Amino acid sequence: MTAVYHVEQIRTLESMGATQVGQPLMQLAGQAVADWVRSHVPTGQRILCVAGQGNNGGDALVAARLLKQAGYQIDMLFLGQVATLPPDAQRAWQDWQATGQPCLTALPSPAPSYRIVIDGLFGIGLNRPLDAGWMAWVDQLNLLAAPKLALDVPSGLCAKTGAVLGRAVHAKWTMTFIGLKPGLLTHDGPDHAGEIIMAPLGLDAHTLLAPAGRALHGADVAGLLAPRLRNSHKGLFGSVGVIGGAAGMVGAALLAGRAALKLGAGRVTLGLLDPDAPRVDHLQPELMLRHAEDLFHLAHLTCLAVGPGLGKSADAVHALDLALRTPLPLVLDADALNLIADKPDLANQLATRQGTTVLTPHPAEAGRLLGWQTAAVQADRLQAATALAEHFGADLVLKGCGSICMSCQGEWCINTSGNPGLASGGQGDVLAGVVAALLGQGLSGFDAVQLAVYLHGAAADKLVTEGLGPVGLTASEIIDAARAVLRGLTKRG
Ligand SMILES: NC(=O)C1=CN([C@@H]2O[C@H](COP(=O)(O)OP(=O)(O)OC[C@H]3O[C@@H](n4cnc5c(N)ncnc54)[C@H](OP(=O)(O)O)[C@@H]3O)[C@@H](O)[C@H]2O)[C@@H](O)CC1
Ligand SMILES: Nc1ncnc2c1ncn2[C@@H]1O[C@H](COP(=O)(O)OP(=O)(O)O)[C@@H](O)[C@H]1O
Ligand SMILES: [K+]
Repeated sequence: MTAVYHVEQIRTLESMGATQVGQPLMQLAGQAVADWVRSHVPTGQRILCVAGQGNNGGDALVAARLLKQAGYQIDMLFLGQVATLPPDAQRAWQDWQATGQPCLTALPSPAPSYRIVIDGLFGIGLNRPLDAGWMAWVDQLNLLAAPKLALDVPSGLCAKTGAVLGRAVHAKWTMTFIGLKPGLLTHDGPDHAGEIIMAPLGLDAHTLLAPAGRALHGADVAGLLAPRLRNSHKGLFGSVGVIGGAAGMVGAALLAGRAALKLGAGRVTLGLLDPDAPRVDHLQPELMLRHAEDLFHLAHLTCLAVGPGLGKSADAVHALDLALRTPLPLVLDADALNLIADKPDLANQLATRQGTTVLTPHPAEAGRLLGWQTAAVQADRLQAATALAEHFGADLVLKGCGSICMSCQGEWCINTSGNPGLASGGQGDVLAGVVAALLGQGLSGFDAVQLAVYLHGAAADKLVTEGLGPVGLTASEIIDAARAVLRGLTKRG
């Protein structure tokens, strides 16, 4: 379990920790940076250290001094005002001055060939969008060919939300202090942070403060599904129904159904809305294809996924209404969510239903459900996911880069698997089918959503590692890869 802390909690930890470790944390931060650089960059190389006007800049100043002492050529670009530096950073500036080395206020022209750039412009103190002047600095840094090591957070990235506030440094690595921040993991965070290196600064944050959330890794979901007994039968693994597949969108329901089947559901029946829908899936003849209404007459169903290719017809509304009235665990995706956003009576039914419900909105669907613009959802994904869970009392995933899994109780984690290979039509249908398969196998809503989201992303990562995609990865390919990843995550019997 990798803990994630809100920025305010990091501030609390900072004040608790200063007494615990008995040294200024900035010294430890600078030391951690210098140690990392020394183990990755040969001594004597030229390094650019950039410091801004807060304690993030102080970290860079400490690191610069230690690296200078260790024999590196350091260009120290200081973009703060000495008079207004916070006390620890002020001390770091004085210590740098004592080395007799200059502080640059502009990049040398032409820019030297640096081995690495250390970015200490802004950290968790960034509190508003960068103005044109600061954006120009970030642009200049990004234009340098050298890889960037961001301190704590890539400058310009909001540590809370992962939104770029005007412009942000594209780091190859981010050394983050004390604990992970949500913004490193979701939205624009992963693209800007690169590889994350944790520097706890001698603090055992966990023992000081309960984290707000977690980063979701394979280890967190390994073993959620128990190994199957030899004396098993299909009735033990759920009978999943998928409702959707209106005219022109039958494929969406097929994808969800195939995913449910290959991720272990005992039986899968599709309830298709298209009156001319095929009666058999020739690629996956194990699937049972029926009309949507028929599903409500099947006594054996243990779980329903509603939405893939559902459309918004009167028949779709009727089917959704019936589904919400069943006590079955439900997965609601795509147009099921859009209909709920449109129709207050359906929304009310959802908010008051007793059974397990898992919502799988992408940001636009989440925005419709909340009455927010999509951009507002993306501007604070964690807040949007929290608001959805509170409003509907459902477990959910807010999809996209760094998908947020949120329980109906407000427990959350941010997924670390996945890549842009998933940004293509049909991938959400597959995810809905995987969630349904796992609900059918008896997992709780929140466990099912975490395992499904992790598997879905890890399947895409597996394919990319094997040389497929990310451009052109198809949802169909993800299904088989997810099955293979699940095998590795299931407890051995
Ligand atoms: N917490 C910890 O445990 C530890 C923290 N440490 C380090 O401290 C960092 C946090 O330091 P910090 O609070 O001084 O904030 P930081 O990110 O340097 O920048 C704030 C400065 O920028 C300014 N400013 C803000 N937005 C702006 C904008 N858009 N455009 C222009 N200016 C803007 C803001 O000024 P304002 O104008 O808001 O008064 C302020 O001057 C943290 O990330 C980590 O690196 C480590 O030393 C050890 C452990
Ligand atoms: N850049 C990305 N990184 C990680 N996961 C992604 C990315 N883009 C899309 N995904 C995932 O792919 C799926 C796409 O779902 P959705 O947008 O509903 O697709 P569709 O409606 O076409 O089936 C979601 O699970 C989402 O989290
Ligand atoms: K930074």
